Amino acid sequence: MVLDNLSESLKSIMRKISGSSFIDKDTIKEVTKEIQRALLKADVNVKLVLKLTNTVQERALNEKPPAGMTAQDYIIRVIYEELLKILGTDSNFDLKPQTIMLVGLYGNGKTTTAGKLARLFMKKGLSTGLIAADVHRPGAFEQLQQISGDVNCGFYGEKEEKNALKIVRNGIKELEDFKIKIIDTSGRDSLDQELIDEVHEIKEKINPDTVLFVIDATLGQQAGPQAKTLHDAVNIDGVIITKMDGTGKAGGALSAVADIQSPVYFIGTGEHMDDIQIFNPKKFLSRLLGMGDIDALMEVVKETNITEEEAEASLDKLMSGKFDLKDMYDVWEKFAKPGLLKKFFGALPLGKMPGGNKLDESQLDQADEKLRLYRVILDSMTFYELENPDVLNAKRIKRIAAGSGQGEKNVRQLLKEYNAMKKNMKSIKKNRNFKKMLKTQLKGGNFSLDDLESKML
Ligand SMILES: Nc1nc2c(ncn2[C@@H]2O[C@H](COP(=O)(O)OP(=O)(O)OP(=O)(O)O)[C@@H](O)[C@H]2O)c(=O)[nH]1
Repeated sequence: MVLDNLSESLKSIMRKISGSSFIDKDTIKEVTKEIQRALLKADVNVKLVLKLTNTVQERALNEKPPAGMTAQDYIIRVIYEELLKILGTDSNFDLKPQTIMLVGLYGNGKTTTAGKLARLFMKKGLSTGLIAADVHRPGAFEQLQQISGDVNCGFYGEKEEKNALKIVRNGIKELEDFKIKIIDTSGRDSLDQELIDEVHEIKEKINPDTVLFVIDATLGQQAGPQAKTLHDAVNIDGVIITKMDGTGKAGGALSAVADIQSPVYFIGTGEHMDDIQIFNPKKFLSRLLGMGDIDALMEVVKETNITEEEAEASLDKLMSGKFDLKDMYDVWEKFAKPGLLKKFFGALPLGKMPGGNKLDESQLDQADEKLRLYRVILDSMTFYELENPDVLNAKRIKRIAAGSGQGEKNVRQLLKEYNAMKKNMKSIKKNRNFKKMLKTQLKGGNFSLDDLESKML
């Protein structure tokens, strides 16, 4: 996991807060000290750390928790909100056909990242071709050619050619049928004028849709000024931070880059072609704090401050069965603890799953394995398919099965369970006591799933 140590420290701070019977000034002082230590150890800039912890302290001492929320939960929410601010703006990379140019320094991981991006885009149904425009480093051509073979994507290069611009022009033409073209440019040993001129020239003459700066997390806080220099010179569209797995300085790199207002779109988390993640600050932070899907939790927390009727309406929406594959996965992920999933399904007044097959013990016991498998399949679907499962025809199912490496049978099984779940959520709606229990749970402002579990015992 990326930022392991920081994650462990923050999780234990969260546990300490939720475990304390009351929150006084000393507790808050102690907690903010521990947050400072954890962030500084992850190489986050001192000024940023002090600003964050002073704000947490000031808010925790002066703000009142909203009705129905405990002081402990509120402090956790404040820490989450303030940490989110140093992770940058929430910006999703637009997964659409485009030409992407990767720029960066020697050895920061551009070539490897080109291959990782190709695999990621192809899993989303976007055919991808790589263009070898690194004309300086011996072996760069072969390395990219090898990588494109590994990920089975398109490739263009001219081994003997020394004019990068010419290769890029020919490559764009040669790969015109590919939805995404990725240009791997020459690395440099510093952000020197030569690199800036070359990038300027390719930008001007080729006009790629997106320029991404690939930077190594081991640079720590130094990643910020480097990204800023290049951003000022060639106006990069975003950043990819590589080697987040291999360093304790990832926190410094992440927060420093976030500070220059250039979005971090992806992070590299290992040497293999699958070791890349689309970077989303909220999800990244939720995982770091071990809080599951904080987004959905925050949504529910917000709803408890609404009137009875509005709370009723939001429950109805949840149970109306009007949800898509993304929503279904979020629900599954929340109940991913096998024990809880067993109790959750066991307690629901489901009886029979529509179509006559009841959820039996063994199925639930394999819940974890099933979730892992389903995540791989869902990751191979385009956003459009996730939001519109009805478009999934035989051709799309075949592509998803191939992209995820899972058989078509598993893809069809996932869809069958999705449809069964939609029907079930509708049947729950008619069941008053389940709805009452869930509503009390929400109103109580206490959203630890264990509570839900205890109610289901
Ligand atoms: N642990 C880890 N290693 C990585 C990651 N990304 C790249 N690497 C490794 O870093 C080294 C350099 O990667 P390259 O892709 O060759 O770097 P480059 O930026 O293309 O280098 P130049 O072409 O010289 O500019 C290789 O050994 C990669 O396997 C990552 O996310 N994690």
